[in-house]
Amino acid sequence: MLKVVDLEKSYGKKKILNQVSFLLNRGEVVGLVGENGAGKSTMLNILATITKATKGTVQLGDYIYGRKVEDIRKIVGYVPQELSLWEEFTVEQNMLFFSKLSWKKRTKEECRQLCLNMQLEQWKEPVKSLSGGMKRKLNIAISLLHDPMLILLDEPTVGIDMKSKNEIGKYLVKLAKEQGKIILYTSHDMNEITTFCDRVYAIGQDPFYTNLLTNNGVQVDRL
Ligand SMILES: Nc1ncnc2c1ncn2[C@@H]1O[C@H](COP(=O)(O)OP(=O)(O)OP(=O)(O)O)[C@@H](O)[C@H]1O
Repeated sequence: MLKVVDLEKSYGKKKILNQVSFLLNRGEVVGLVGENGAGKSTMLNILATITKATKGTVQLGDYIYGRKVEDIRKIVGYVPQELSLWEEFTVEQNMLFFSKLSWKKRTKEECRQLCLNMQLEQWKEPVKSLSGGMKRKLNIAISLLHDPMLILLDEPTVGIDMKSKNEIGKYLVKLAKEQGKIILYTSHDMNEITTFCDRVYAIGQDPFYTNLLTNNGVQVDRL
């Protein structure tokens, strides 16, 4: 369970998040939507322990944010908007490099299996030769190396074709349903959000997203 209570974040005098509270349960895929600059990445960065909240509390399982950050990082996976890959290295070399940085030890076969689970089969190919969709899949596979409980993805499907989008979306649902992961992800593609998310949080004052998704039968709560 991820419990966020009365979270606030300001940059200088500018308040980005104001008294945000919500609860995510294991096995859920939840969307986070809102216009550019609404605070989606800020929210994910706080949950990923990259940015500190100005006020409020966050609890993930038995861990309270703000105390031992290393304990939280062991159970949180974060996929940033930008690809963080070694372009000159092969898929295999990227997976093995990042697995060495992880606290959880993985065999080469397990690393490969994580890629295959994502329908990423180009194990021996350099990243620079992969399509955008394959790179996105590798970025996600790397975030799963330490088997996190909470997976945060910042626009994981931006700029990729519908087939890869569909494969990634289906895989996220499978991870949540079969392994009890908590998945929170942002996207500007409302079709994708409607297809893969159990429910959605809309951030910001503008009711545009709330109205659009509610009209499509999606459960939306405003933050
Ligand atoms: N380090 C920072 N210092 C000052 N302001 C910041 C900082 N990071 C973000 N902001 C501001 O906070 C607001 C929210 O930004 P954020 O990136 O969280 O929005 P977003 O909803 O993710 O937008 P997008 O859809 O464009 O990715 C923006 O006005 C942004 O300029």
